[in-house]
Amino acid sequence: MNKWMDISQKLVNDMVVWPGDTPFSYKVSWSMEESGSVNVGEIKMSAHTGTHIDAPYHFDNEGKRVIDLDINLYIGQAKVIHLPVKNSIGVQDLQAYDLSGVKRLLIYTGAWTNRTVFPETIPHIEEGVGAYLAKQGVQLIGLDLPSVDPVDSKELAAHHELTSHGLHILEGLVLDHIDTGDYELAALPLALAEADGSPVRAVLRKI
Ligand SMILES: N[C@@H](CC(=O)c1ccccc1NC=O)C(=O)O
Ligand SMILES: [Zn+2]
Ligand SMILES: [Zn+2]
Repeated sequence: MNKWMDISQKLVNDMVVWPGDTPFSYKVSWSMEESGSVNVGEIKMSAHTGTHIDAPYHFDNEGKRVIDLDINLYIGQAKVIHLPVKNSIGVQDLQAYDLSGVKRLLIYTGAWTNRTVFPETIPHIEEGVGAYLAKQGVQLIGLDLPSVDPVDSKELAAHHELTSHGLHILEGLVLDHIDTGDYELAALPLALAEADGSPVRAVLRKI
């Protein structure tokens, strides 16, 4: 049996987050000495820290919250493809791959190598990709980037287009050590009732 491999960013104090967003912090808020029995930790973070999923409510006030998302999409067979050194990812790039029967697609871009700084530019998902992937049966798209849109985008066109075609978004993966191929994925969001996103522990196992 192949081993599970971690494809998650480590959550550590002062890690890189979206510019202006809540910094990640973990601290022991009630120590062993204070409580007499246990250390109790407190975590403060944005829902879009590190490796995480987006709920449609992130970019649509009427959109689904994390708890409304189908957990079945975040566990199961996934294909990893490599699309390095691109300014953007379009239908043409994806046409090079046989995606028939692929429900979960993870894309390695390698564009965010130095994770100690937030990237100035990233490859974004082009218009038309949502429709194309949905036609192939893809329901989850994951990338090694902090967003599927350009970092300065306010319209979030790719987020909207992917969602309108039933695609679920997984961001901030670490895929540097992952070859192209077919895997089992598990990247479950927390059972957050109201949230617009959720951190996940994303793992892959070669089939
Ligand atoms: N769309 C990005 C996050 C994002 O856009 C963002 C996250 C935190 C604070 C501000 C953000 N965007 C502001 O324009 C994401 O899905 O993670
Ligand atoms: Zn996000
Ligand atoms: Zn996003």
